[in-house]
Order: sequence, then structure tokens, then C-alpha cells
Amino acid sequence: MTTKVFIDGGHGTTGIEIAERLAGRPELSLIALDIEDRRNAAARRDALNAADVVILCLPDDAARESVALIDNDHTRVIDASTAHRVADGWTYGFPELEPGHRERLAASRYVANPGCWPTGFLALMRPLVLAGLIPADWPVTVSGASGYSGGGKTMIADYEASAAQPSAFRPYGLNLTHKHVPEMTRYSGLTHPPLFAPAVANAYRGMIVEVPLQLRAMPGAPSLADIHDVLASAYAGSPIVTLEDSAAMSGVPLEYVGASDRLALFLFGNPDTGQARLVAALDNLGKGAAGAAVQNLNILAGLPETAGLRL
Ligand SMILES: NC(=O)C1=CN([C@@H]2O[C@H](COP(=O)(O)OP(=O)(O)OC[C@H]3O[C@@H](n4cnc5c(N)ncnc54)[C@H](OP(=O)(O)O)[C@@H]3O)[C@@H](O)[C@H]2O)C=CC1
Ligand SMILES: CC(=O)N[C@@H](CCC(=O)OP(=O)(O)O)C(=O)O
Repeated sequence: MTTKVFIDGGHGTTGIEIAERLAGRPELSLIALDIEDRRNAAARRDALNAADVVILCLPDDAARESVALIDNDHTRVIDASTAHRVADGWTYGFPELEPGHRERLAASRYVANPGCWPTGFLALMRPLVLAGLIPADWPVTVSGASGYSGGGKTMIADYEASAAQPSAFRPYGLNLTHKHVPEMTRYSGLTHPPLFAPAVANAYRGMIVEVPLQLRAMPGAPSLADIHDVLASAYAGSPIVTLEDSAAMSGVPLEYVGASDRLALFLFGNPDTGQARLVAALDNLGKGAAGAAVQNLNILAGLPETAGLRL
């Protein structure tokens, strides 16, 4: 039996990436709308209700509208937008979050795909908070740079317009109310929001997420080896999330994982000063969006978790 999948917003940046990963998979059948029907509510209602699993690749308001258009009791939903990431009744779509989370996801009807920034942040932070190496009330900072496709069609057009002279590096979110902070706080287990300092770079895709830590000031002054051991054990055997050999690196390029669904983690530090820089490298359109959606679809449908992924 095939799983019927509908991508609402399938003609947008994330939707196209997901469709590419699902193409040629005989265990799935795709319900597709013509491009001119992409905003036709009646056509979307029919497709949403005909599907076993829908993947929403829409702005937040349109994603809420899609959920309201589902009037049966079985269609399952993976929402790539921010609309439901901390909403009641939704499961956060980061299978690697903690032991047992993958099983919770498999049993869920409503799954909220993580934001791209929180994906890197939580991969670094959640195991360390769970292990007690970072106290829940520790003041954490997270910064980094993202490719401009993170801003969808509008930002891509801004960067690629013939008259555009885009900035090489542009910090944003300067009022410290970025929409990703609630999910970073909730799922890391921190009691206070991290200070989030994102930037956009003049590159299409790829991102670096960094958490600097003053280990010597933390309770118990964890060592670099303590941090390394917890991260290595959290992702041992994962085909998607890897702790890389940082000793070999003099820098981490934005493009480190390429156009893939991998998430690479690094631990840099100076044992003499008790300081560390934790870094995650991913593709904002890969594990940061489409790769995560396809991974979640596989989990919901009981299929091999990495089927269709670019690893
Ligand atoms: N880009 C990224 O790196 C990431 C994106 N996301 C999230 O995924 C979602 C999609 O983002 P992205 O693909 O980048 O966005 P895009 O702007 O590239 O695509 C959005 C798509 O949704 C369609 N759309 C917009 N409004 C409606 C509506 N009211 N009804 C039906 N269709 C509509 C658009 O149609 P039209 O062509 O007419 O505009 C377009 O095809 C967003 O919530 C985004 O925040 C999540 C993680 C990473
Ligand atoms: C460069 C850029 O603007 N990036 C987006 C995040 C992209 C993403 O993760 O998508 P969601 O909007 O679904 O969370 C931003 O910071 O808002």
C-alpha cells in the first residue's frame, strides 16, 4: 500500500526541495496541484483530505488555514512553518531531541517541523542540558550565519535581483524577538530564552550556528572532554547528525555539508582558559527544512528513516 502525500505550498522553495526528495519512491504517491491552483482553497481542501500525510510549506497563517481545511479524522500533518512549533497537541519534529522522542513522533498525528536555526542550536544544547553539564538557568548565547534561501522566495528575489548589491554579511533579528526563540527555549530545557544573534550571508544555502560557552564559570567547570563525551554519545551511530573531528579544522565553512540533509557538529576550545565554541553546520533547506520534513514523513509512515535523504 502506498502512502498518499500532498505538499501544500509545493511550488515554494521548501516544497520544491521536498518534492525532489520524494520523487521516484514507489512506496509514496504524490498528490499534486497545478501551479495556478496553489492558492485555490477548494482544490487544496480536496487534496488535503485525500492525503494520508500532508506537508505544509506555507507562511504561518496559510498553514493554520490548511489545518482548518482538514475535516477528516485521519490525515496526518507535518507543518514546516512556525505556526505550531510550541502549540498544544503538536509534536516537535526533531527525532534526535532526546531518547524516546522518535517513538513519540511515530505515534503523532500533528508534527511541527523545527526551524533551521533551532535545529543546529538544539542538536548542540539539548544533550548538554539533559546531562546536567549546562544548568537550565545558564545564560546562553547563540549566533551564526544563514544562506539567504532561509528567507524564502522574497529574500531570494531581493538577493538575486539584477540591480541588487547584497551585503556579504547582515546581522538581523536585532530587537531580540526572533520567532525561533520560543522553540529554542522550550525544547532545550532552558528556563530563560537564549540571546539569539543571527545573520544572513550572501550565499544561497548553508548555515553555521554557534554557541560560545565560558566553561570555567559554570557549576562544576565541565571540561572539553565532558562536553565531547556527551555529544559523541548522543549521536553515536546517527547517519544524519555527526560529531566531527575538530582538531583537523582551522575553520568551518558555511557550505560544510553542501546541499545535503546532514548536520555536522564541532567542538572547539581552549583548555587553558576554559572556553569553548560549539558549532553546528547544516543546510537550511536540508536538515533545516526539507530533509527534516522527509525524515519525519518516513517516521510517520513507518518507512526507513533516511529514505530519500541526501546524506
Ligand atoms: N526557506 C527555508 O530555509 C525554511 C523555510 N521554512 C518555512 O517553510 C515555509 C515555506 O517557506 P519557503 O518555502 O521558504 O517559502 P516560499 O516563499 O519560497 O514559498 C511559500 C509558498 O507558499 C505559497 N503560498 C503563500 N501564501 C499562500 C496561501 N495563502 N495559500 C496557499 N499557498 C500560499 C506561495 O505561493 P506564491 O508563489 O503565490 O507566493 C509559495 O509557493 C515557511 O513557513 C517557512 O518559514 C522552514 C525552515 C527553513
Ligand atoms: C535567513 C532567514 O531569514 N532565515 C529565516 C529562518 C528560516 C527558517 O527556519 O524557517 P522558519 O521561518 O520556518 O522558521 C529567519 O530567520 O526568519
